[in-house]
Amino acid sequence: MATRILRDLTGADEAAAAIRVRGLTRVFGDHVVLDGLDLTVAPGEFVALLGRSGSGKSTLLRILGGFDDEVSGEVLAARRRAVVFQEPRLLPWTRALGNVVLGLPGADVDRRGRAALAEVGLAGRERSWPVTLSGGEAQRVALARALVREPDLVMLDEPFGALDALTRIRMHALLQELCRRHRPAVLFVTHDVDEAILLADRVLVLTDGRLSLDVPVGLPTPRPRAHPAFAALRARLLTELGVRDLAEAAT
Ligand SMILES: Nc1ncnc2c1ncn2[C@@H]1O[C@H](COP(=O)(O)OP(=O)(O)OP(=O)(O)O)[C@@H](O)[C@H]1O
Repeated sequence: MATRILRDLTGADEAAAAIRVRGLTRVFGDHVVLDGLDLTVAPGEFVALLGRSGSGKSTLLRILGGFDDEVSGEVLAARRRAVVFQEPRLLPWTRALGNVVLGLPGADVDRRGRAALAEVGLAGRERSWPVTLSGGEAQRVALARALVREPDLVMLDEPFGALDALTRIRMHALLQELCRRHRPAVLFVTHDVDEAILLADRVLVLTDGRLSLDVPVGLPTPRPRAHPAFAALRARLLTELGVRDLAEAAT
C-alpha cells in the first residue's frame, strides 16, 4: 500500500504548529516545481502565499490538502483542516445546507450547518439551490462548509479571485471576522499583493520551488493602504515578484 505523504500533527507537535513541511520536493517530468521547500505555520497564524503564475502555489496547496502524494519530504498538518478553492465547488443537486454538511457525521449536523450559514451571512438561504446563488454567496457557502468542520487550519487557494472588487471587500471583512472569532491557522494563496498585506500576519513568496521571502506584516489593523509601511512592503513584494517597475508604470 502507498504511504500517504500528508500526516496529521499530533500531541505537542499540534500545539506548536498547524503546518510543518520539510524538504518538500515535487517534480513533473523534468520540471522541479517544489525544490526542498520548508514551511512552518503556527496555530492561529494567518499566512499569505504569493508567487508568480506557475511557481507552484496550487501544487503546494494540493499536497497540503492531501490530493497529491507523488512527492518527497515531510508534510504534517493540523488534523482538523479544510480547503477552499477559487471556485466554490458546490454540488448542484443538493441545497446550500446539504452542501455545507455533506459527509459530516453526527446527529446535530443540520443545526451546525445552519449556524455556519448564519455566520457567513446566509441565514434563510439553507434551502437555496447552488444555481440560484451569486458568486459571492456561493463562496460564502464554501466558507461555511469549511467552518462547520471547526478547522484548526484553513487553506484557501485564491478564494476571492473570481469575485468583483466590491464583493471581494465584503469577503475580506467576513474572513477577518471569522478568523477573529475562531482563530484557525490560515494559509491563503493569492496573486494580489495588497490582499496579502491587508489580511496576513506574514507574507511568503514562492520562487524557484522555495520560499524566497518570508516577511512579517507588522502593521496595525485595519491597514490603510496609504500607510507608508504598507507602501514599503508592497514595493518589496513587487520587487521580489519581479514586477515592481511594471506595477509602478501602470499607476
Ligand atoms: N499535473 C501536472 N502535470 C504536469 N505539470 C503540472 C501539473 N500540475 C502542475 N504542473 C506544473 O507545475 C507548475 C506549477 O503549477 P501551479 O498550478 O502549482 O502554479 P501556481 O503558482 O498555482 O500558478 P497560478 O498562480 O497560475 O495558479 C506549472 O508549471 C504547471 O504547469
